[in-house]
Amino acid sequence: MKIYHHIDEFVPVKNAVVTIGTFDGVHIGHRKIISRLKELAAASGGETVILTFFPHPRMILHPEDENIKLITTIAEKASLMEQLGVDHLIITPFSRDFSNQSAEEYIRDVLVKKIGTKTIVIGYDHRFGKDRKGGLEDLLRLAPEYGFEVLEIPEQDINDVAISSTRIRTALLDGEIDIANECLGYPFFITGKVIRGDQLGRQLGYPTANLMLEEQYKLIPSDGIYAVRVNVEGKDYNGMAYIGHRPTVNGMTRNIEVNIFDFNQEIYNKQLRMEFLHFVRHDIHFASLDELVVQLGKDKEDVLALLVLDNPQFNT
Ligand SMILES: Cc1cc2nc3c(=O)[nH]c(=O)nc-3n(C[C@H](O)[C@H](O)[C@H](O)COP(=O)(O)O)c2cc1C
Ligand SMILES: Nc1ncnc2c1ncn2[C@@H]1O[C@H](COP(=O)(O)OP(=O)(O)O)[C@@H](O)[C@H]1O
Repeated sequence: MKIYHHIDEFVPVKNAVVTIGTFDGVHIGHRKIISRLKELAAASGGETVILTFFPHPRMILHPEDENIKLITTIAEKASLMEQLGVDHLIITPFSRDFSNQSAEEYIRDVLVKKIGTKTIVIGYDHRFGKDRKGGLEDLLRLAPEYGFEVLEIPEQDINDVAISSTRIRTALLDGEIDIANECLGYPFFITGKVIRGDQLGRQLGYPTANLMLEEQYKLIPSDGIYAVRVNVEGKDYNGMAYIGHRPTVNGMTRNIEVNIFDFNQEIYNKQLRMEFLHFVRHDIHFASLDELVVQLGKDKEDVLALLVLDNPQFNT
């Protein structure tokens, strides 16, 4: 997959089959649209193109705005689309100039001239151009003149897409990982760098790699303990993760930590990818570290039991 960080970098391709959208999470609804795109491209000997906007204007105007939380970072989105076999991903900033184009200019200059659109797959409610005045009706009106075809994504499918994104965000914030994963079609994951903590974990017998996320707009699931799968330097491990303020030790920051099973390596500054499989329990304020350690032993048993349920062949 080729990635372009501005629409101007794109060189028109043969029979471009195009769709436009945010695609946050690249969930099952998005996957359906992407497979449709691929079928159309295959049938016409064309290439699939996704146009997405990043950063969102709200992110530029209010970088401190804590409310913008996305299921996937732009890098994660690109990697998921690549796995799905998308040919071209254009990530263009949602600038003032861009949003000030009239609907007709947008169709002519962006879709036709810059992308070379032959087929556009678009939701019934998609708006574009200055004051969001453009829509499906403009695409249909100008299609014969510019020689492209318009395929409308049915209302039901668009609603499914919107419902899924909201549902996934809510589920993650409620610790309902199973629901989020079902809507995503793959396990929710985060990526980050291992940073130093208080070095207390190893003394408790449970070293925990502390993660620093790359992007502050990434949605972090609710506080609690999770069964996870961790990828370090290309290898997968099981583990138990913790998200919270560590009330037992009066922690000040919201930590994301993971104790990796059957693992004993120093991995400070390494990149780690963590998939969330199940929610295990809520955060607890223990009266002593001894009680926390007893609970950590139980957590490990609970996580291993969940992994056996997922995969009866799993050998603890
Ligand atoms: C599976 C798991 C469950 C945890 N549960 C709790 C908890 O319920 N309450 C709490 O205060 N801290 C909890 N912690 C966090 C520990 O307090 C933390 O790992 C310990 O303070 C070590 O921190 P360090 O990595 O900064 O050295 C948990 C950690 C793990 C890995
Ligand atoms: N099984 C393991 N799980 C997680 N981290 C481990 C493990 N074994 C060794 N480590 C290393 O130990 C560090 C965690 O130990 P810990 O005492 O909790 O220190 P810190 O407070 O700096 O995270 C990790 O960052 C990693 O480099």
